[in-house]
Amino acid sequence: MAPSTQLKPISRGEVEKHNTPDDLWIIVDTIVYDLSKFKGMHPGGMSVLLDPEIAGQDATEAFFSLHRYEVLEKPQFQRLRVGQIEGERPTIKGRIAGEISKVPYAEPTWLNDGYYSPYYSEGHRKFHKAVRRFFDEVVHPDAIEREADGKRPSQSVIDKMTELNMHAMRMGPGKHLKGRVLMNGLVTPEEFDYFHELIITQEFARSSLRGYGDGLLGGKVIGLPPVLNFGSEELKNKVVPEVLSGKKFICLAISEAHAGSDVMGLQTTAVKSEDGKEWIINGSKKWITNGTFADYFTVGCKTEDGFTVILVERGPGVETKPIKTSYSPTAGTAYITFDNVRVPVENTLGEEGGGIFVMLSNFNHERWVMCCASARSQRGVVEECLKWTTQRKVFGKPLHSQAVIRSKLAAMISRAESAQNWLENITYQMCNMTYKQQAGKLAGQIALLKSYSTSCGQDTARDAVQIFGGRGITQSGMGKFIEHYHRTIPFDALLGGAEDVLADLGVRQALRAMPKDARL
Ligand code: HEM
Repeated sequence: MAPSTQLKPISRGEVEKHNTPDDLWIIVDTIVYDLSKFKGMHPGGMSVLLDPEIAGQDATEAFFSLHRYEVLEKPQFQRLRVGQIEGERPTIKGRIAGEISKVPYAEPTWLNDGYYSPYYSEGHRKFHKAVRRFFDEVVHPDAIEREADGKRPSQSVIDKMTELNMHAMRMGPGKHLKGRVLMNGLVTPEEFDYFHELIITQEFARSSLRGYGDGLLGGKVIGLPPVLNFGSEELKNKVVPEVLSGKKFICLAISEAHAGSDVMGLQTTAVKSEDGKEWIINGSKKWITNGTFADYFTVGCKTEDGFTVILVERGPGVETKPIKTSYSPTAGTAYITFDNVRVPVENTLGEEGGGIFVMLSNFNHERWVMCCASARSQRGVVEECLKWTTQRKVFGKPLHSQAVIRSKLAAMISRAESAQNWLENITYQMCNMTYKQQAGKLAGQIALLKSYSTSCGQDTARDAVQIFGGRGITQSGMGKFIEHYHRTIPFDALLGGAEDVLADLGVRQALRAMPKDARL
């Protein structure tokens, strides 16, 4: 809110005199608002404002049980301010860009004063501070607008991320960072580790909304690794700089209406041309994140030798259509058709027929990224619920005076904490293992964590709706983040592998590692 010192000092006695329909003042958090003209436009109606306990009175408590803080920050409502109670200052705060929340459990432990963590260095802390400010100030406002209007994330945001080399950092540690200045030099490419990447992903999840979160180049996070790890030098030299500079967009096109997790059931075909120089691709893909605006498609195809991954550039024969899902079109979710699309054989990623290996090598990192986001976004729900149950009064007491509500809070806090702590343990292992070791030792753990974390998220979404009541299913007002989370949590639970499939994968990996001589 603008500095209150500019406002005229007014006594409470003076405010009390303005209590009629044509001359209507109220106080919210020491600021005096003149609602005489606004009352007819008030979305909550006129009568509530004319109540003798509201008109000319301090309406702070009533206000905060019905409105989010950001209502007061909107310019059209700031213009209603006529003064400030003399000798008093506002005490209530909304979300302040870049700040650490003081609400218990609203932040992972390592960010809270007086707590310790073995995983994060001073460097990580400085990095976190800069990343939070960036996401709060640059990404958050765009997320709100684009989630609502459904347009793809603004190029200005993508360009600002490029300046910090954020697109490259979101691909994790590795050779692609070499020679780049990261976050204005806060971390060197050699120092950059999975905890830096975790910080980026979690801050992104905290500041963003679900459809926008995928729209802001989620397709690149899963679609570029096959190019980075399996593309020819020539292909990499062309595609990687275009994508990491945010000038071109890439997506991963595997799933089809015919087959999802069952990659061997895919029906898109790639057949060699007579001269053997080109692939000719035919088929369709469904639910492809960023597909509507992608320039490149990392496509899983059925070939003579089995399953092959091929990079396709948008051109003749490639058509993309938006699919309406329960989150915003800003994600660019597409149905894609390939009609006799000709692609140079040099665009093959990995071995012909070796597509499964290309995909499997992608899964661990992709799922770990999803775990980071899932653990962070459910923590946001915990914060919303702790605030709401404190400010909402029922039978004259805060909502959290009900034991049943506290029991729900206990469950959601425990879920958020356990998901984060398991995640940090796995991340530490990743920092100390080669990519190959990770594939062997962590595939099962990551699959189990993803399954666990999103099922925690689904339980927390359900509990939060119960706590918020009707507001939890309303897209504006107090419960808007709960409604959004509850509507979009199934995306977390499906993308990168459905919960049951991943849980089973985790157990099968464990059973494979059972010592032959183990007995009760
Ligand atoms: C500065 C003064 C006020 C402004 C600018 C304001 C603005 C708004 C806005 C924008 C909404 C739509 C819901 C939202 O977006 O959150 C709303 C709803 C509402 N307002 Fe106010 N309001 C003010 C004061 C009050 C006061 C003092 C009361 C009295 C109790 C009140 C009662 C309500 C009610 C009952 C609703 C409907 C809530 C719902 O649908 O859940 N408002 N107000």
